[in-house]
Amino acid sequence: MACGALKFGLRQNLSSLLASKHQSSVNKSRLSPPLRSWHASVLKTDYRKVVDPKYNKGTAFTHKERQILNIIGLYPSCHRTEKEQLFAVYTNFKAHKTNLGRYIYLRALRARQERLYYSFIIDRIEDVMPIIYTPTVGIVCQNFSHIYHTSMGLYVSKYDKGHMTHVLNNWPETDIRAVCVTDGERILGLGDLGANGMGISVGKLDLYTALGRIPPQYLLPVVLDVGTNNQQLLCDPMYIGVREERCKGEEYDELVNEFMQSVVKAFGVQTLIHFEDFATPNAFRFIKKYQSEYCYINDDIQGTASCGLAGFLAAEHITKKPLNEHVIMFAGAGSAALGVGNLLVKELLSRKIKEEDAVKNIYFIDVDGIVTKGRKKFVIPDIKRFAKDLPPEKNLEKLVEDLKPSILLGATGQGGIFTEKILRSMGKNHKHPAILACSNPTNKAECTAEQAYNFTEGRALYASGSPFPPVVINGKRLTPSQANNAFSFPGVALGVLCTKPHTITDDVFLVTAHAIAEYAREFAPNENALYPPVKEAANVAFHVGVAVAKYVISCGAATIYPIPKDITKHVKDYQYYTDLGTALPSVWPYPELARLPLPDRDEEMECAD
Ligand SMILES: NC(=O)c1ccc[n+]([C@@H]2O[C@H](COP(=O)([O-])OP(=O)(O)OC[C@H]3O[C@@H](n4cnc5c(N)ncnc54)[C@H](O)[C@@H]3O)[C@@H](O)[C@H]2O)c1
Ligand SMILES: O=C(O)C[C@H](O)C(=O)O
Ligand SMILES: [Mg+2]
Repeated sequence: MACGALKFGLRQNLSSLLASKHQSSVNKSRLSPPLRSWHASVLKTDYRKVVDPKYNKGTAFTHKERQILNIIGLYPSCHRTEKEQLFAVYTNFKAHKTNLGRYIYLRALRARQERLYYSFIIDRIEDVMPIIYTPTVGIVCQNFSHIYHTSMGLYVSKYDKGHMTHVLNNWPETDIRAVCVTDGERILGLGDLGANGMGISVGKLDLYTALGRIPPQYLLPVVLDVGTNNQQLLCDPMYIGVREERCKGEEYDELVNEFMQSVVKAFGVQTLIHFEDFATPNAFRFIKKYQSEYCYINDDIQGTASCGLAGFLAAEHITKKPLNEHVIMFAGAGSAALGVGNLLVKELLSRKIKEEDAVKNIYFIDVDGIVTKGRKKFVIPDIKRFAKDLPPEKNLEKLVEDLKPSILLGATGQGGIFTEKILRSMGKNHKHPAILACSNPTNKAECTAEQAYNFTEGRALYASGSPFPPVVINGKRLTPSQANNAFSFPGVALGVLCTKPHTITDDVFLVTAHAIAEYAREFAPNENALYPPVKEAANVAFHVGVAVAKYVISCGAATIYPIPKDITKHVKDYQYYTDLGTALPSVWPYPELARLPLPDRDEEMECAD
């Protein structure tokens, strides 16, 4: 009933929006026949350009443009402005009742009309981010082979060993400036999804454009397909990837190495190479191996680190208690948690706090319990600095009760492990306990927003990796924040692409953390919010982009000449605008329309004869 009314409302709005224009455009089209004899050779190629998603304007082609491009009849006779098109897209988007249906609809739009697609996600980021990104992208990856209909990115497989450069050069765009690659081994908290991980590379790069406003033609999503150990996929006749067990050891490392070298050969040394959702031991190994040789980031470690630290800086600001006086507990000791922990120590060291004091109040708990000095084996050697002289203990509830953390960050991929007892204990011991349930997608969150607020009488400073709706407690509406690296990587990429450093240091992520926290404090102040709202995410990315660009330039790592005097303007000028009217001449998609003088009315009638 409500849904029907909504639909009716939308339709009514749309029709009144279109009514007057539509009428005049129909009348005009009757008066102006096609320009049959006009520049026939140009016209032949135009149709291919018109259906190229990069150029296609669909019903936004004016009648005059349709005449010149000889495409009258290929679209219905109405003319829609971009605003009207966006409205129509929104109506269609809402008409799909499942999130997977909405995703598929948006992919089809992207394959038809790229600018309209990006305009839409920019315009409706709060509605669309949960579809093209977590949580829906998780379902997308789980079903990717079944919904596959177009490549969406480049698949480089183990069979391409020895000629990966050639494969990369097969991508139709030549000016590639950033590559997001996954080998699909740890997709969100969903495990090994093999080549189905393409959805993640695509989703991350979509946010480069939607939030960082980085032109999409510079971006290349990649799956490095080295096989999968997911038995369900190996048995699935529709699986799109290499149907073999994962390569490992030397063979795997050689493939990754060849991939890195091939990117540089194909696209240049300053190509940003973004690693996403690699399994944790590999992720840490590759940072060590590639960080000082390539323009390289690992988002799950470094992007998450800056986002996590930004949340901690906000907690410090809200609780008015210095970070080193907080007791900070990490549940999980993988890419995400350890990344945040290491950057937190870097932050504390920068405040002239000694290493032993910096790590004193930071506890790590993994699947085997609290990380202690007595451990025989450390899965990731970096974790050793946090090991404590304590007896082994596996019970998280007991650890929280005994150690009384004021900040608790979960990145375990284990939904619901922050139990009522844990949350009540946090609420009992602290006025404003910070609780970050970072695991994705939604069903992997360590606790929901509702649980965190309910069991702390609404006092928790809560944030989660995937979005949760607002909660009403005692008549007060509490809006949870999203603690997701989407607040960092689009801005980092923007700052990096604008300044072209050869390598990216950890300091860039410290700068990023401060830029996010600063944005939250100064431009989106909200009493108890650890992060700015998602609707501000593009502004956050710009703020981060400018901060990163300034930092890269200030430390002499930029390789652009001349060094811009106005860095903010320099970053802004780099960005992508979907409004064709304001597009730069170099990206104006219909040079014919600019080159050929539009015929005046008499000439037009003459040509038509
Ligand atoms: N919000 C974000 O921006 C963001 C960023 C990166 C990762 N993540 C999410 O974080 C999760 C973990 O990612 P990762 O790359 O660190 O994975 P990972 O596999 O490297 O780490 C998981 C860690 O959790 C530990 N663990 C498992 N069960 C546990 C339990 N019951 N109690 C305590 N510890 C337990 C494991 O021992 C391991 O240390 C995933 O769900 C991922 O989607 C979120
Ligand atoms: O993809 C996300 O939403 C965040 C993060 O990179 C993850 O792996 O969970
Ligand atoms: Mg990730």
